[in-house]
Amino acid sequence: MEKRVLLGMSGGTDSSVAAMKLQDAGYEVTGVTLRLHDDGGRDAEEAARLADRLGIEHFEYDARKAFEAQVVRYFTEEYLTGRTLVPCTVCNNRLKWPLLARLADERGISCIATGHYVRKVCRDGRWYIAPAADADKDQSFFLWGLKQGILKRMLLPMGELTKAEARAYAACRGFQRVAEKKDSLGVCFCPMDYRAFLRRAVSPELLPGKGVFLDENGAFLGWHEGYPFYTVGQRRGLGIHLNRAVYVKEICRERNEVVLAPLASLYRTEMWLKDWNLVDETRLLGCGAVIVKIRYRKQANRCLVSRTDDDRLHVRLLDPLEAVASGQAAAFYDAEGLLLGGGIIL
Ligand SMILES: Nc1ncnc2c1ncn2[C@@H]1O[C@H](COP(=O)(O)OP(=O)(O)OP(=O)(O)O)[C@@H](O)[C@H]1O
Repeated sequence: MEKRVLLGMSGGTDSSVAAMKLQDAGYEVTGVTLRLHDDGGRDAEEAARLADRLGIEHFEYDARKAFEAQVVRYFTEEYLTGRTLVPCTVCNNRLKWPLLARLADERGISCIATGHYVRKVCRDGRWYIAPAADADKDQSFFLWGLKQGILKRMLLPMGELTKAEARAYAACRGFQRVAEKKDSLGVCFCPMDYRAFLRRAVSPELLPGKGVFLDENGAFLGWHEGYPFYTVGQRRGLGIHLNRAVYVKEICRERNEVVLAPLASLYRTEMWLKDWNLVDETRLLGCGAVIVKIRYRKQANRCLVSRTDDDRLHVRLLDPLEAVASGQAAAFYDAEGLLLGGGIIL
């Protein structure tokens, strides 16, 4: 078997340890750092230094235009239509993995890898993403859109490790800096706060200006800063003080209104998905024991999924779920934890 792999190297702990693990497994590793946004090229420098020490080939690829068009613009447009997007889902499924595959093809390399904390398994001839051994780090939620062509050539060296083990491994190999790197936080192009990013990235005339908070009966509660700065399910940072806990229930773009309500009003028993991708429909549609997640962490609800006449997925939530935000992703898992697919919430 040919043992060459193209590894996405971000300069962080995980992809650095992934490079070492792939080498241990006998692979000839080529590293690529995708320049996704303007970070001054620091990630690439870090990755190049590490590649040099490991004796592996490394190159940088400028993907800023594609990232801007497919991820950043999509992200801002979704917020401007009152929807909430998970950019990491879009980036992984539409940009990062397909681009790794293309760059590997151009170099005649058959395998592609990242430092994602996930595993993969084959069932009845099809590949599925499976959760990582480290449940706290599991990143399967972001990868539901990958097709078989990509899944079958993926190598996932971090899937069996915990983060603590990854750090210990780097330290033991003499890569102290790699071992001690901080975890990356949130979305890479706006790590702290998407609202500050929107203010920077969107020209002021496209932002709607102040609007009103209403209660569920349409009564005025106060003023807000414009609907794009709010997310369904949000409680903190509303800038309004009532004598009860309230959450964003609905966003009405046309009228620049944000409806606030108690948590109990945010529960939904069904939702619809577009742009879906399933590994094997027969293992999901109409099947019992399917779990749906709409958040990266700490949420798993039972559901029944069917296909509608207009080619959407209808998800009946057997356990009602709160804060279902339009534009976010939903990922399906079976009882064993295998990722069956997912889609974008309408
Ligand atoms: N700019 C990039 N260029 C190439 N590959 C990347 C880049 N950013 C992320 N990746 C790949 O995707 C994986 C997951 O990235 P993500 O940012 O979600 O995780 P992370 O935990 O910060 O990873 P790391 O510790 O390797 O930075 C990384 O381990 C890496 O293999």
